[in-house]
Amino acid sequence: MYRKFNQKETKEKDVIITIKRLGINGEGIGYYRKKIIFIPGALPEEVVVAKINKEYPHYIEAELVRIKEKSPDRVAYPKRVDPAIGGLELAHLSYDKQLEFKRDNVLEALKKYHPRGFSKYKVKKTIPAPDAWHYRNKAQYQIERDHGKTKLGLFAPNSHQLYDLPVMPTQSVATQKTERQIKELAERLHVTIADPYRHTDGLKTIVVRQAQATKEIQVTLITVGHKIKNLLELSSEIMKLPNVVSVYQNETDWRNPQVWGNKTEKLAGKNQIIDEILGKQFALSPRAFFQLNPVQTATLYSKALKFLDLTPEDTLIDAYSGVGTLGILAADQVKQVIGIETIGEAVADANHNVELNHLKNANYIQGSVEKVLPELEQNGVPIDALIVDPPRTGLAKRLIKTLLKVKPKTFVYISCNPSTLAQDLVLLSEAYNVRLIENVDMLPQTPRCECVVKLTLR
Ligand SMILES: C[S@@+](CC[C@H](N)C(=O)[O-])C[C@H]1O[C@@H](n2cnc3c(N)ncnc32)[C@H](O)[C@@H]1O
Repeated sequence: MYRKFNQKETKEKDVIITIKRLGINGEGIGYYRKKIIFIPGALPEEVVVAKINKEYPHYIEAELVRIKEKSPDRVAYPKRVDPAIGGLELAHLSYDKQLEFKRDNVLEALKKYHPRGFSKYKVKKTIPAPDAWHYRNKAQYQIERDHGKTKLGLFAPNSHQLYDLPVMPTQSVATQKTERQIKELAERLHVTIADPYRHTDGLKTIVVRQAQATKEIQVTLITVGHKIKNLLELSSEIMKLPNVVSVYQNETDWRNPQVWGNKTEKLAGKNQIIDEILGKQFALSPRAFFQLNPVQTATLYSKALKFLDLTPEDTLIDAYSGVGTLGILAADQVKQVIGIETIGEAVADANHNVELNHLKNANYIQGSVEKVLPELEQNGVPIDALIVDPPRTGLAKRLIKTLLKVKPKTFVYISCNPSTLAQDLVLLSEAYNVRLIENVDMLPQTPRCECVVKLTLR
């Protein structure tokens, strides 16, 4: 939480700040010489000593040095974890206050963009996760060799410094254990590790995902380049680890700023792992999106389905459908489901999942929602009910325009970003009433929110 050990003290830049509130990323916010100052790790009402790192025309970035007056909501930070690692931005705040913070984030975004009638929206209390630790079912760790020592872990935010991770307290025990076993195997088999400084080929990232219901584990080895020394031997050894049923290679290159590249190839075992939500089965390929907290996923999806108020005559559009989770869960209640998703592997998984669950009334289409939804309408498909679950960027303006024309009678918006949600509601509230917003805490210890919104035609 405090100053990084290798940073030099520059006393003259240390300032004393009273923290007023938390920012959307969980940082403490105060004021210094009439400018807003962001101090990660500081809490509201605390008086802290901070070191100014960077000053911009409208704000200042600083680092927490010492707490002079402590908040009663401060809790002990997890032991043996470097605070420089991302993903634990709220771990120093009591869990009750984390839940309040997530609700406040939604209220603040509504206040900022003020969609029609926003002050009357019912924004319910955040639903807590039954377990605020060890909930993440997928680990995506980088691997590097540094002065003859292999490091496996996460980068500090906005940095190229890799932290070797003996423990990550939000990650499930099994995924972490498998990650470290793979690291040991890679060392023992002398698998070439990619070098980010010299841009050489090799193993770069190890992804481990576990299905909660079946315990099956899928491993993806992300490599720079295709032919990596001893990768196939590594894959055979990984298959012998407990619960591992599937090993893939995903290939990237140094020009790609994303972690994942475009080519994915199976090295050993099954094509997919199978998970279960609310009694339905879902096969998952390595690239397919799946929520990270399986227990809360069931809560989130139950809310979404309840908010939809479906009837047996409805055609439901599952937009941004991933592996078809929401549409498949709703299929028994409607006449037909049409899903739309850009990633080909996820669409293939979704259609496979339709068969896996013995459904005859659901079909998933590859394409962007902005393009496919107007085409469906033009082809005379009745769009009675709609569920949208977009990425953080929210809905494209072009899509909102189509929705305001098509006007599905019942509509649920699942959002992982209150800011884009509030902006989209400004436009959608021209035709829709916002009945209810409910936050489900999918990612405890982080500032991330996930909310479900019930919209009905005016
Ligand atoms: C937040 S995930 C939701 C997935 C799914 N509803 C679930 O709960 O598992 C968003 C999904 O939208 C897909 N996606 C992103 N942009 C899209 C677009 N313009 N049109 C269709 N799908 C898109 C992503 O590939 C991803 O699978």
